[in-house]
Amino acid sequence: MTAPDTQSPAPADKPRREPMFTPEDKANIAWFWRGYLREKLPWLIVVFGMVIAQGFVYQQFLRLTESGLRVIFDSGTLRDLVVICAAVFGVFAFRGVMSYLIPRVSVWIAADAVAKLRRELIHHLMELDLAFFEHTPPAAMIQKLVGQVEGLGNFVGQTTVKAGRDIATVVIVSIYLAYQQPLLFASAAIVFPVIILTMQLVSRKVKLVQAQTENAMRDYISTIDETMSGMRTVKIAGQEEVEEDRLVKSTSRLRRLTIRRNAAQAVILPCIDFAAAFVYMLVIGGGGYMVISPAFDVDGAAIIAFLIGLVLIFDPGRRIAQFVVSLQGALVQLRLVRGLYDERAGIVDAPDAVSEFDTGADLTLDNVTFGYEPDRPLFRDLSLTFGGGQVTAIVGPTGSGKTTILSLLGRLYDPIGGTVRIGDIPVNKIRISDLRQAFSVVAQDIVIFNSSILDNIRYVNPDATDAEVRAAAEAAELADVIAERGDLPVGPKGAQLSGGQKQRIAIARAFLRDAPIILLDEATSALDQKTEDKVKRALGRLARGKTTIMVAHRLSSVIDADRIYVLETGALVEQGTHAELLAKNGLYAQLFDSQKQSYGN
Ligand SMILES: Nc1ncnc2c1ncn2[C@@H]1O[C@H](COP(=O)(O)OP(=O)(O)OP(=O)(O)O)[C@@H](O)[C@H]1O
Repeated sequence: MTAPDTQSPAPADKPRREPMFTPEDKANIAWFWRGYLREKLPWLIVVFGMVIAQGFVYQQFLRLTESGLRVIFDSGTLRDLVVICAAVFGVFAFRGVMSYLIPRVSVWIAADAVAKLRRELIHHLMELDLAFFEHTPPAAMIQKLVGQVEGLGNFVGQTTVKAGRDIATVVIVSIYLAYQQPLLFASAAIVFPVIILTMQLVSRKVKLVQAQTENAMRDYISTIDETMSGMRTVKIAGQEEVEEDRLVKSTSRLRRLTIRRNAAQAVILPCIDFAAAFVYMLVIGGGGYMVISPAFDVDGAAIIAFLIGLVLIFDPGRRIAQFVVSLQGALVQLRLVRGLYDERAGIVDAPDAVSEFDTGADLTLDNVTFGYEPDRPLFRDLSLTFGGGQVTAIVGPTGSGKTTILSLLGRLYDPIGGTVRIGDIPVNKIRISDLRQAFSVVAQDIVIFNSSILDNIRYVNPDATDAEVRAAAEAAELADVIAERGDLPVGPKGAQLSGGQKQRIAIARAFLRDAPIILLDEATSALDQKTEDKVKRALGRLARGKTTIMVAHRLSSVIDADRIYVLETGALVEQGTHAELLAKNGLYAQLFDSQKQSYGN
């Protein structure tokens, strides 16, 4: 039942020597390409074409500059100069138009890819088992769906495209320069290995720090989430300083990592600048010598144009180097996002699952063995039957496994051994959606959304009419509260409601859903006696002719049940009607007596 712990440090937390692109990185890039970009191939080709065209602008500029210099030095005509100036303006105007079109198309492609990725991640999340969510902090999901996916989108739509333009410029201008001045270009090229080596070293470091930053960010969001949702406890317990301290520590960790990342990246630009200085020196010295020396047929205009070409290369070269480094960060994000697909749902429809089953039949646990941790079973060979159309209660000390039984019936978990059945059909042979459709559940953990009470009730049956929703609210004794609050939202997680009001919303949902099997887990525990009596009468009407299973601590709630099961640490210790169990004078009778004394029942 354990889902992999996504809190554990990512493998990249450990320093490791790896190439700039590991096989995993390559597989992840291929996955992203196949799933989210390939379908836009025609548009990507358009972007690619525009990027290449932009790259040619600088090459044309160089050619025109060289010609312009010759016009000036070799006293050409004014007309020649005007033509060259107009051509220079033309090529840069073209570059400007491309600069508008390329991001328009590329951001659209990336936004589509991000939206598709988000849709698929959300769909995948919804399919995962409850156990996964019990082991994964919401912050990890928020971070994936919000930050990491967005980061990937920006990287693909903007950073990569800009880098594509820069790469095209560098390659095209380099080829042009190499063609024009092979000797000078070959001598300048000796700096390339140094730049590549530096980038490799920096990339490794950046990848490592990025993985740690993602973990730190997840912890930071987690801390905010815990603090904000537990603010009532924080205030009452006077723990504001402790929480502030926790948050500040998280931000300090992020700050340290940001500085470390920047320190690693900071080496790149000086390295390129040194390389540039070396190459400029070489070209001015070597190129100057070539102009002066009669041994070479090179003029000043050619050397100046070559120098300008180098300037044109080094600027995008700096940006490409930064791109390669930020690519490492994006690869970490890609790995983390894709990692969600490694999580697989265990509770899925069987290939031969049926939709039809007798919802009024007995529900049975047959020799069920189950534990949240497989090596620590809570139930061993537990057998229980809940009569169809009858009311069955499960009682017992806290932690004895009462709620877990309800979860097994609704197939929120699968047993390790034994079978859970409805009639003759094992629940794992029924389509999950049809199975769960058969249940109305009033659980202990009630999910309330920040909308009106009526909308909260409608959540279980969005197609219900207003009259039906109001009737459910009335049955759950909520009419007064609705009259008072109107359509006001109830605050995040229902923060503006009392515990009893939230519980009545859950009960109203059960009324509205009106399913054939009713599971009540401490359904009325937060209600005062008078309201509880009224709600119970309404629940009694709702339950008529339906299978009802109720979990209750207050034993006065279960005395009318057709059958009562008494559990203790996962084992069935007694069963019978209220009268039979009192007569047995066992655990139930003891619990009942002690409650009678404390409640005066
Ligand atoms: N999601 C979970 N993951 C791991 N252990 C769990 C989980 N839910 C419950 N447990 C453990 O399983 C045992 C049975 O829990 P369960 O909620 O079924 O008891 P219960 O009888 O309903 O308790 P209570 O009366 O307090 O509601 C407890 O020891 C509990 O700590």
